[in-house]
Amino acid sequence: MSQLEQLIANSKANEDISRKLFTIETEILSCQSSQELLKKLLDLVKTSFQLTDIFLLLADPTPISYLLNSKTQSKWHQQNTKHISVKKLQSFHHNNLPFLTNDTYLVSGIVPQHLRDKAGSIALVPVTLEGQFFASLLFTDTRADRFTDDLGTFHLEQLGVKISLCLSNVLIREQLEYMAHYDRLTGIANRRLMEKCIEEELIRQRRYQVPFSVLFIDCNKFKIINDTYGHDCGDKVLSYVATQLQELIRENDKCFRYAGDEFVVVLASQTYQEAKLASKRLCEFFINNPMPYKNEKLEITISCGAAASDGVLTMDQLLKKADEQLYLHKKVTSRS
Ligand SMILES: Nc1nc2c(ncn2[C@@H]2O[C@H](COP(=O)(O)OP(=O)(O)OP(=O)(O)O)[C@@H](O)[C@H]2O)c(=O)[nH]1
Repeated sequence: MSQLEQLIANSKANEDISRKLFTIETEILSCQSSQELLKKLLDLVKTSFQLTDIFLLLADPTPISYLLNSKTQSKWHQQNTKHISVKKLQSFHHNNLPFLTNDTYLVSGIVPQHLRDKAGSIALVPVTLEGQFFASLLFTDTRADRFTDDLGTFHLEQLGVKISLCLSNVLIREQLEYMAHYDRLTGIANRRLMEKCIEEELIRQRRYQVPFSVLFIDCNKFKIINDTYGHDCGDKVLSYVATQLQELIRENDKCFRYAGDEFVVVLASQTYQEAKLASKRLCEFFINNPMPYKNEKLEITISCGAAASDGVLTMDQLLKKADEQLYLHKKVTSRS
């Protein structure tokens, strides 16, 4: 091939890659969620560039780990992503550049075995979010001469930048959504989502006569914990209570942070008697399981009031009823 023919061939190959990148960018720009974007991205890149495998190595922790944590439980995430310490992953990207090698032993600490077994060469493309390292997109090919360390990385860098921009867009939206509906300290849903949930339960009950109940929960003498051990410890207690409540309730039930040290649990399909039993179970759990704190075990107790919806009470009336029960419970427990 003459030099000119070689130049023309190179230019055609570049144009072909640019076109593919443009198509990928256009497709992922329309995605409404980060989950949808990542799924689509991996599928498109794999087929467009005929890769043997594609995988996402997520740096951990990152400033947006809290946003992804609930999603990374999904089956898709388990099959297509892996969390790697941010330091370890970033060490492959000097100056934030892609890393290419056909010595797959070099990546044995981060690339899953089943991918390494088939790979002759691999490429790692860094993805950043607002300047912060977030993940590495992993490409593999059975051929050892596909991704070699002497290859130019311009197109891979471009791909990384395009992904970063598209991902930033959806993540900003998801961050706003998260802030509007979730409590940053405990990670559980806030009062706004609680109202939405109770409204939905009320509609279901009125239409299909399905019962439901609510529990109003308050930490006992929480102010003393703050005053004795400090606000940071108080925050830990609130996170502990929220996490335990979530673990203790059934899959269909939902837990919300109502305000300060108050929580509400919505018990789907449960009658008053069942709600009372649930309330007893929750209170007993905290009595029997003090929170480990430094070298101590902090005694944490909760008071709980239950109320069942009869389809007639409004949400405010239902919550008020549960709050009154809580008040009665608190009076009894503070005496004993
Ligand atoms: N650490 C921490 N404290 C909070 C937070 N939100 C509210 N509080 C504190 O929670 C305390 C609640 O006090 P109270 O309503 O008197 O509750 P209590 O001390 O548990 O009293 P009883 O309910 O009567 O047992 C207040 O001191 C608030 O400042 C928070 O996010 N973190």
